[in-house]
Amino acid sequence: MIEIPVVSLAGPDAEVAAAVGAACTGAGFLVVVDHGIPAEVVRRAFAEAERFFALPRERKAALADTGIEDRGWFPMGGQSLETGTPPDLSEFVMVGRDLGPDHPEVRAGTPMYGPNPWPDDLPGWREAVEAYHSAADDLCRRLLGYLALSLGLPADHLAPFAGDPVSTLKLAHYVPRPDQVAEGQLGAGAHTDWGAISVVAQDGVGGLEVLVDEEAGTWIEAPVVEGSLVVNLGDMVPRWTNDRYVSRTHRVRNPVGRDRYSLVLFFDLDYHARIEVLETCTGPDDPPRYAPVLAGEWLLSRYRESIGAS
Ligand SMILES: O=C(O)CCC(=O)C(=O)O
Ligand SMILES: [Fe+2]
Repeated sequence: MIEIPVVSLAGPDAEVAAAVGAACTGAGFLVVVDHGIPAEVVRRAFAEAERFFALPRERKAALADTGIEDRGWFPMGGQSLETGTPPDLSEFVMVGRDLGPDHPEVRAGTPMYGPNPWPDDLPGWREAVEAYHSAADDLCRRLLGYLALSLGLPADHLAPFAGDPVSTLKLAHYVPRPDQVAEGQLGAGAHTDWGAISVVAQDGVGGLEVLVDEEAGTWIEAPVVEGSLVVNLGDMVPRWTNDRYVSRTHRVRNPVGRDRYSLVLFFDLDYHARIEVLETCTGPDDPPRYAPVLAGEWLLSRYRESIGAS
């Protein structure tokens, strides 16, 4: 039976990398502790997320329609992470790297690069959100190093894929489960993540479930561990590793009688990063199973599908 291990990031690199690699071949999910993000940084980001979601709808709407795809406030009903199911029972804000008009990708009109809308009436909001985003980004860079080491590559081997990445922080609010829900309607419908690494800070409520056996339909809940972060792999990683490491389907159940909040960092590599099998993950007996893709094109097509725009 596949389990989601708790991994401390405090040990020597080789040991941590081995533990991370083992989790990546099994659950594709791990719970990390000793991750180095100060508890106060996490606490403040949660507090600011709650403060935003408590605003009246018309004030939240100031962050909608940003002109950049996968950015800003998405009211409940805007997305189905499982294609073809009723809309997810959650609202969220997608915060990207805040890039001005002179940034080369912004100038080139590359999708998903550009400035964020910031609420102008919540002092401290931007600072708290950016502090968490930046800390979680750093953690993802460290995790990329562990992934590389665990695959027999130099620690910095994957860094060039994330020189100027699409990295989006999702502040999510799941409402209490309504009495009446449609068949298959969840807080986040069953999906895989679209990028490389996702880091999830969940509150104490639980409800994040992982499909560990597709044939048997077995879901297990990601353990709720005080001060931990859940890490999971997105679709780029099986492509790099020829399925040695897995991007598992997961979902979020709405809690009964209370709200749930989470902070999800999608570390999605450079738009133009070409993703193909790494040299240590293929050989004469194990030819590449995937055609190369551009990370950003994959991401955008999955995003558009989720909002019914493709
Ligand atoms: O809120 C969570 O715990 C995870 C949400 C998720 O899987 C996603 O947004 O991709
Ligand atoms: Fe996800």
